[in-house]
Amino acid sequence: MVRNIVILGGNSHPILTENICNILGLPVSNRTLSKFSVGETRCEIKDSVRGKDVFIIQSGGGSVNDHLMELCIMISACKMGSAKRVTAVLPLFPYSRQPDLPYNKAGAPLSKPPLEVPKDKYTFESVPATPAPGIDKTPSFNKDTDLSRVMSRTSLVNGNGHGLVNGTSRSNGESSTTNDLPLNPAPAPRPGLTTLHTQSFTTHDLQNPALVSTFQAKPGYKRWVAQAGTLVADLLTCAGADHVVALDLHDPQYQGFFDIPMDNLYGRPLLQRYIQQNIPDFKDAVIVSPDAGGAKRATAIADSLGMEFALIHKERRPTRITDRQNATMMLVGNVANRVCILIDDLVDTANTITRAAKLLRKERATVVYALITHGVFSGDAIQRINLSAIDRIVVTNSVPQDHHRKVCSKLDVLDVSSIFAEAIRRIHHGESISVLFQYD
Ligand SMILES: O=P(O)(O)OC[C@H]1O[C@H](OP(=O)(O)OP(=O)(O)O)[C@H](O)[C@@H]1O
Repeated sequence: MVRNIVILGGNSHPILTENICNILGLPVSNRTLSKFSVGETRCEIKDSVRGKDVFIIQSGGGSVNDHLMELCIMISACKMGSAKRVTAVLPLFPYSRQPDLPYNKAGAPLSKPPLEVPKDKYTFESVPATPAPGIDKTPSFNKDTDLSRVMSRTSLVNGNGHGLVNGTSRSNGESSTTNDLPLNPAPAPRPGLTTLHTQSFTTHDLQNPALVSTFQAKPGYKRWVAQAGTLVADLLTCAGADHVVALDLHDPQYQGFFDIPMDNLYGRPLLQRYIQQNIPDFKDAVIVSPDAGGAKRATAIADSLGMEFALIHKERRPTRITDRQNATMMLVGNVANRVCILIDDLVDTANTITRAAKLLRKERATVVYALITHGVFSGDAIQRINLSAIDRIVVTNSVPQDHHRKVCSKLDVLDVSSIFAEAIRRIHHGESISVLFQYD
């Protein structure tokens, strides 16, 4: 029996809120969320929250900024209404994954609507392009003329805002020598902004055309990208959240950004079950992580199911293209004549998994599955997946999937409502939620 509890939902994912409430045997509490004509969010909590344990379900994705503001205002409204405790439940946590590379001045391409591209003209390139610095190739490098140009464009600072002119901050950890003098003085740190690269350049480095061309920015690229993770954590806390629950954070260390309890639930049991129940002879398949960042997540599944593992090293910066590389990806492991199961936390533009699938097929994989926790599918992602080498893609409904399901015949959706319902029930009763982290 769940008592003294109020479940509210924002506008991001009403179906999930309803499903969670159905499992808990509770009604979705009444609220009004609308907008004033100026565009500001208007929130009215219509049920009493006085002395209650309040859970507010709001996911990322879609109109993510509006949803975040809605969530903050709802939390604040409940606190002002004397709620005993407010827990923010964010199935997809917004702003927890921010690229550390520059975006085009026009802003992130992810918010743009899908472009209609005739099938025969389709390429695997992201449309609009996936942001990455220095895509332009430098045909030849003239030390005298190009050096100053490069130096003026590569004004980099480290995470503390100090200049990266110190040899000790080189990526290989070597100190600079007299003939390897550091260049360009450190620009002053800008408040609220963090750095893009933690690599220093010396005269020696700049004589290497390959290295220099890597860091030549396209005109119109900005060199500074704010990382909003801490700000979002602080916003939720300042709004009055007492507890935060999320699913498969892109980076589990993000929990440390909070000074209130933060539970990071796992989608892994759902993905594992899908493999066991839907992939014939799954023990002979290979689990593949499409980038090094997700290797831990993927190896955990491979180990638990007693399967083999392969890794794709994804390099968003241009690298040399060899036979074993798919432009910016390199496979470590053998997948020839095997079924491959790509595991990742997030599919956004779908560049990563479609490129990974293409590489796996090139390496003679027979079937390619992609199992991903959060199916954001920004821009033309669905179109890209439809035309890709992926045979089956499986995501959870941490963000709404109804539309995606209609336009992507390769898509299967796993329901996460029972995970959240159980977490809410346990948090409310003060029970341990560690059982939710057990898989086998
Ligand atoms: O669908 P896409 O637009 O390609 O984005 C999805 C990829 O982005 C994230 O990793 P990221 O590139 O941020 O690298 P990281 O794991 O090293 O942080 C995520 O883990 C996916 O691999």
